[in-house]
Amino acid sequence: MLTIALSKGKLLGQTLPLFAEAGYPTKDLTEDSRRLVFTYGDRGITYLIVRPSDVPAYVEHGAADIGVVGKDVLLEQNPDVYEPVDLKIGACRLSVAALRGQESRSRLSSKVRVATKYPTITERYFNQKGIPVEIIKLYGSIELAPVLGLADRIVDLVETGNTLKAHDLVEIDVIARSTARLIVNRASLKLKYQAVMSLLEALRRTRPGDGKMVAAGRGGKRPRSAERGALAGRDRSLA
Ligand SMILES: Nc1ncnc2c1ncn2[C@@H]1O[C@H](COP(=O)(O)OP(=O)(O)OP(=O)(O)O)[C@@H](O)[C@H]1O
Ligand SMILES: O=P(O)(O)OC[C@H]1O[C@H](OP(=O)(O)OP(=O)(O)O)[C@H](O)[C@@H]1O
Repeated sequence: MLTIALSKGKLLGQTLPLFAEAGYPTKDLTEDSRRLVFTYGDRGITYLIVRPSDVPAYVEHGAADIGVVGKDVLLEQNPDVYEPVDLKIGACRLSVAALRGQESRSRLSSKVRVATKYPTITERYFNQKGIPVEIIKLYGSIELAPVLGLADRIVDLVETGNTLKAHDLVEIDVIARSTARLIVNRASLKLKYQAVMSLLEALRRTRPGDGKMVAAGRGGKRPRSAERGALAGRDRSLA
């Protein structure tokens, strides 16, 4: 049985058609269902519907073999998992923004107050620029913070830019670009090799041009040689 943690919310509606196209069951699994576990016993598949930011924990700790999660979340959490497929859905960027007219740093006191859901990425970004920063961790509606004077800057996801525009905010810099990724538990790759590889290959066929098996977390720790060898024939990027 393969257990797959899917991100609920924005990504779920784009993930389900990909799995269906790859030949995996999705019957009765809809975005508005209140059920959190969907088991297709005859196909050996169980889906868990979890918060996007919880997907890496499920996969890293083996509660799920596989997960679907945004690169933004992986960059923030740096989990110790494989990240073999870019699903190319949920495209957005992680950007720094400020109120229009307040883009210049000379208007700010020495420490920049930044509201974000991404404290680790944000701290690293400002540290690398040598700018003292105070992080204000929020869990949503980040664009409100500068409007209310809670922060000088935000670091948040931007897709169309409509949310920024609606709050008179302007994008100052792009920190990273994000799409949804398939992640794989390290032990599951060995113990459920055939089932994992069948899913990866089926999803890759729906995403022409993709196919890197890279370690997502822990500073890019490389797979052990046995895992590398097992995958190298199919995935040269690992060799
Ligand atoms: N506006 C957007 N356009 C495209 N993709 C987005 C957008 N906002 C978020 N995403 C992608 O979808 C993922 C899930 O976003 P969503 O807004 O559904 O959940 P969330 O509220 O961020 O999750 P959590 O409850 O864990 O904080 C993000 O991590 C990102 O990869
Ligand atoms: O550039 P846009 O197309 O306007 O999209 C960007 C918005 O989408 C996400 O918010 P979400 O809807 O996930 O709400 P949240 O504030 O709860 O994170 C993100 O945090 C931005 O607010």
